[in-house]
Amino acid sequence: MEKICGFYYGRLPIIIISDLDLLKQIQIKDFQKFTGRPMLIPGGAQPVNELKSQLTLQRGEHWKEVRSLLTPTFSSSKMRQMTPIMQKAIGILMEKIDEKAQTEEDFDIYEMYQELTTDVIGQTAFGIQTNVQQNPEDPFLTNCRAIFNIQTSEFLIFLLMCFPELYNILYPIRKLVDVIWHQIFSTPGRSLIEGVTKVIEERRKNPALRRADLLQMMLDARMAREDIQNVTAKQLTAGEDEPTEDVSKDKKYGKKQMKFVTDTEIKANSILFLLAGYETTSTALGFTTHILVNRQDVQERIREEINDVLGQDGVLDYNTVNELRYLDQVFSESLRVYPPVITFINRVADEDCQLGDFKIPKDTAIQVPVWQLHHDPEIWSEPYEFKPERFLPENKKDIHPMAYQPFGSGPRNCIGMRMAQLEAKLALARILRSYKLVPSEKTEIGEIQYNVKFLTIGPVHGIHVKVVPV
Ligand code: HEM
Repeated sequence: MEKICGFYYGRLPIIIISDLDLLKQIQIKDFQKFTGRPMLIPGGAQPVNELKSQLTLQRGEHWKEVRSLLTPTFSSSKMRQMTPIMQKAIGILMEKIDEKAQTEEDFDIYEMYQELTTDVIGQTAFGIQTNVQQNPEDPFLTNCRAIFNIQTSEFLIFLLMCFPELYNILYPIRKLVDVIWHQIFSTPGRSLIEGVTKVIEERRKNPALRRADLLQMMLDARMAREDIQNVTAKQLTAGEDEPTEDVSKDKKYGKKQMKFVTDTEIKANSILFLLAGYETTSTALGFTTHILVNRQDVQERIREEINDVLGQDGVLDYNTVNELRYLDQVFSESLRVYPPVITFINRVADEDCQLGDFKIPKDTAIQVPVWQLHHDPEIWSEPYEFKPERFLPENKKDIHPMAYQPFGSGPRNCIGMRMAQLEAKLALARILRSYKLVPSEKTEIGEIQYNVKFLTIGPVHGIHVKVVPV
């Protein structure tokens, strides 16, 4: 199989690379030469000023600065502090599942997962007491829908892709069209930004309103400018095994010049966490549930493990969920078979560079073909078979780190990885401790039909199950 090929997206050259050594060079060893992500929609999807400060749109030193400030927000200790918010939201999910158990009816658990992850992001990143799970009219949900349904002039985007030299003329026109459009029809993100602005002001005025959530951690984040320069690639990388040093702890900074996350950056990144964290986590939960409903033996083993670790009365919390090794293997394997994010692992060359035998010109986009890597028979035996034992410690050590990338790789990997893993495993463990997930007439047996969205994949028909108390 060819390990490198390319195509033009409009006028943007994109190279797809599946050679693991070259990927290691791009994503890890020489990551400073590939700090940006390609702008697939010229000028960005949302040319509204506040949203331009999102982490994903930054490159070079500025990206490093913001990423250095934000990475500790997702450290293990911060996730431990945030667990009660997740637990409460999962409690509501459990109440809804209880109702379905009583009526013995089939239901789409994927929809429930989407509401759960929306509540978790609303409460952690925006600091708003959302209740999307119980109230379909919750204003947070209405505003989220608006932001997911952003309309842009497709014709202008098409022209911009084909004639980048006309950017200076076409981009202001596109912005004007967007502004007028949004003035007349809707203001996506506006209400969300206003909501988070209010919470920020209230928390600054009244310290008693502080909470252990992503918003507070962004408000508290600070680092000396000179310390940011010394942040290593490892510290920037969100990882399971290497806890990032908590650089925002109460430290004595003396007269050092300090960097903070600005209010504009906080608001933009709250929106980004919503876009990046809601659909991805619910899709991962959905695909894992599809596998579980098809594999009663796997469910049974997880249940046995939960009972071994917790006994009759043990509490499922941050510590105990991390002791569930088999559940972790199942979730990891599910992300291999169905990686939810398939088109977002990408970089841009910041300068001309040499990749093996290839000269890569500055501004060339690189795409990591995660679906192909995860299903390459040269890397995985029987790649379409679900085998959690691939992630047993004695087997995991032999997996090439670049061959498994559900959360990307290197210093620009998924910053929310720990949060997603914790939320998903807590939800799955709580469900399986109380219920058997069994197929209904609508459950897809074996293969599941999925469709490809802009950045993610998702189940076409939802995930239909019935639940039976254990
Ligand atoms: C199962 C759930 C999730 C999956 C599969 C996932 C996957 C990914 C992937 C593949 C990337 C690109 C990494 C790369 O280019 O190397 C990414 C980036 C990112 N993710 Fe996630 N993600 C998930 C959940 C979350 C959550 C919960 C959040 C935040 C609350 C989040 C925030 C981000 C951000 C901000 C980036 C961009 C990082 C940067 O550009 O520096 N993700 N994610």
